Amino acid sequence: MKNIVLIGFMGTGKTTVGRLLANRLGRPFFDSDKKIEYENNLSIREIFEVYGELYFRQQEKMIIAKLSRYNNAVIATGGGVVLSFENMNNLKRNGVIITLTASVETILERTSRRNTRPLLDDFDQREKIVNKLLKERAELYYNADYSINTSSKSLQQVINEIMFFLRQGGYLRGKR
Ligand SMILES: Nc1ncnc2c1ncn2[C@@H]1O[C@H](COP(=O)(O)OP(=O)(O)O)[C@@H](O)[C@H]1O
Ligand SMILES: O=C(O)C1=C[C@@H](OP(=O)(O)O)[C@@H](O)[C@H](O)C1
Ligand SMILES: [Mg+2]
Repeated sequence: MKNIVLIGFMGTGKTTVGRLLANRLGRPFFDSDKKIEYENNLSIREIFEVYGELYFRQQEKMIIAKLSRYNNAVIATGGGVVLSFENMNNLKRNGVIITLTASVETILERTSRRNTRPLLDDFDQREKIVNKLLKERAELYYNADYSINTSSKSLQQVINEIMFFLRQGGYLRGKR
């Protein structure tokens, strides 16, 4: 069975939704950021600080290539995964790609809960940075089989919508 892959901007809910969806489906769950942290024995923040973003992107590429060889898994990616064609080609080969989106307001609210995202460190400039990155990436997030706007939707609603899409598309082979 194909992997279910969540892509989308920071704060759209990939990590949280991915874990819940995997539980619901009884499938293994992988978060590429968590894998990178585990393999480097450093947090994402530390990796950015010590080695820089380029190194992080290289690590991300390696992990995505590995995860793409799995079957039947739910995979949550980091928001920048779309910046590499190689990543997207790997993920698409054996995965159904679902984009989560959210309004700028929602993104700012959700990403301010925990300060784990080095790209959004400059508190006074956060809105500007989010808008700039969204502009650069918006088109790349269209590269998916399905897309859900998660603003003002509960986690349960998002999961239900994904389940509906997966059933309709025959991605679950009749399983709940
Ligand atoms: N639909 C939602 N409704 C309310 N809160 C949400 C929703 N989706 C995600 N969140 C919350 O937003 C924050 C960021 O979610 P996260 O899963 O880390 O996003 P991502 O992995 O896409 O950056 C978390 O605190 C999470 O609980
Ligand atoms: O958008 C990005 O470039 C990033 C998103 C983060 O993941 P989330 O989208 O899960 O926050 C994480 O991979 C890193 O901080 C870079
Ligand atoms: Mg995440």
